[in-house]
Amino acid sequence: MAFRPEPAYQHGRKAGTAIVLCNLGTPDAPTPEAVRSYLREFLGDPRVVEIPPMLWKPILHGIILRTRPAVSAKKYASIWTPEGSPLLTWTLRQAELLSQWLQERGHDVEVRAAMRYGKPGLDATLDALKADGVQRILVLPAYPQYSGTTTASVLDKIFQWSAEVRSVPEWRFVNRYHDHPLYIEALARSVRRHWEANGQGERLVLSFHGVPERTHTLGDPYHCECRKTARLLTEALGLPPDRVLMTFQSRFGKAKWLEPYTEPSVVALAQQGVRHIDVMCPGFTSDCLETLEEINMEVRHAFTEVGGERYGYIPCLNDDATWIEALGDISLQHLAGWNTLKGNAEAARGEQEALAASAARARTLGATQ
Ligand SMILES: C=CC1=C(C)c2cc3[nH]c(cc4nc(cc5[nH]c(cc1n2)c(C)c5CCC(=O)O)C(CCC(=O)O)=C4C)c(C)c3C=C
Ligand SMILES: [Fe+2]
Ligand SMILES: [Fe+2]
Repeated sequence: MAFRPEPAYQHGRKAGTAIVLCNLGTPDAPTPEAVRSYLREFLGDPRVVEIPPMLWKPILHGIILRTRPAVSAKKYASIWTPEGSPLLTWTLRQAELLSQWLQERGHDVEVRAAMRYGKPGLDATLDALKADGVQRILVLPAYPQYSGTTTASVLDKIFQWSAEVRSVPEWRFVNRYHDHPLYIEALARSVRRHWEANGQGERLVLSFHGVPERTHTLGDPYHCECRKTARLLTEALGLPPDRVLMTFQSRFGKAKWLEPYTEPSVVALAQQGVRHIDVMCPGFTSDCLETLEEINMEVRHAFTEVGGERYGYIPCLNDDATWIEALGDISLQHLAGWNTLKGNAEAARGEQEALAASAARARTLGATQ
């Protein structure tokens, strides 16, 4: 095997540090062709669909890639903005804000947004960082809850890229932050903001992306991490547990996925006489097709069809200031020891102080965790 060509080792060159904020990915355009190419890469990943390739490939190429792109493209068209796909726009913005947050605190770290499927791809992003002399990379997936289907797939890609490189960067990985106090605080603040502006619903529905139930039985911690996020958020809001409903959305295919499913649960609430609900998707850190179309259009419609009157959609964290602070804090925790502070004399001490301050802040927010 040939290794990728790379710049020769340069004596004395400072080891640059970078963060790669990696999200799932999205098509280049809301057209059947672009969606087909995106779905081919996404659904061809054995982490995402765990059916043996001999069985899955004919179904994917013979049926799904012939029918689904046209249907999904229409849905994408309904949420597309002049800037493009919301998922990409928000992830790019988050990377920019995280970069500013770190710069303001004196940390010399490049921040790049990348996508696991589609563009800007991880391979191209890592090649560019390497060409810039970056030798230490923190990989920060945009998924608070770990799942083999998402988080591990980002890691696979990093390992595949590394396998073709001669001088492999030093890696650090954030596997999860489902219980990070600032992430929970950002969610709680955004719920309270919504209640202040629109009134409080009778129930708060927390809808997470689903995964096949089988993955839970086989050891994927995703379900448990969603439960913990939901519990901590319920506690942070001071809500009695019976006012909150945790559900799973976006089921794909015919297998049993994690239950309860979002849409039938919301329909059942309306049928029981609940007239006003608020719905939030805490597992999605950027608004995207699955939140803007499925939750804010399809599920809203299903609720109001059967007598529901008020359906409050609470947006994802997107560019929320507390969320950016959470990303900053998570980054600093994982960068510790890499000494990213500008100016060398005080760097190690400064880094320790920054960490101590962020730990103290986290403690005051999440004393019960
Ligand atoms: C077997 C299929 C799928 C699994 C498992 C799965 C897990 C999973 N996905 C997300 C986050 C997102 N998924 C998004 C879109 C999307 N997801 C699937 C299938 C599975 N997801 C498909 C086929 C699609 C594409 C749209 C469609 O055709 O229905 C998105 C939105 C992307 C966008 O462009 O806006 C996100 C985000 C998580 C977190 C997850 C497991 C925990
Ligand atoms: Fe998905
Ligand atoms: Fe569980």
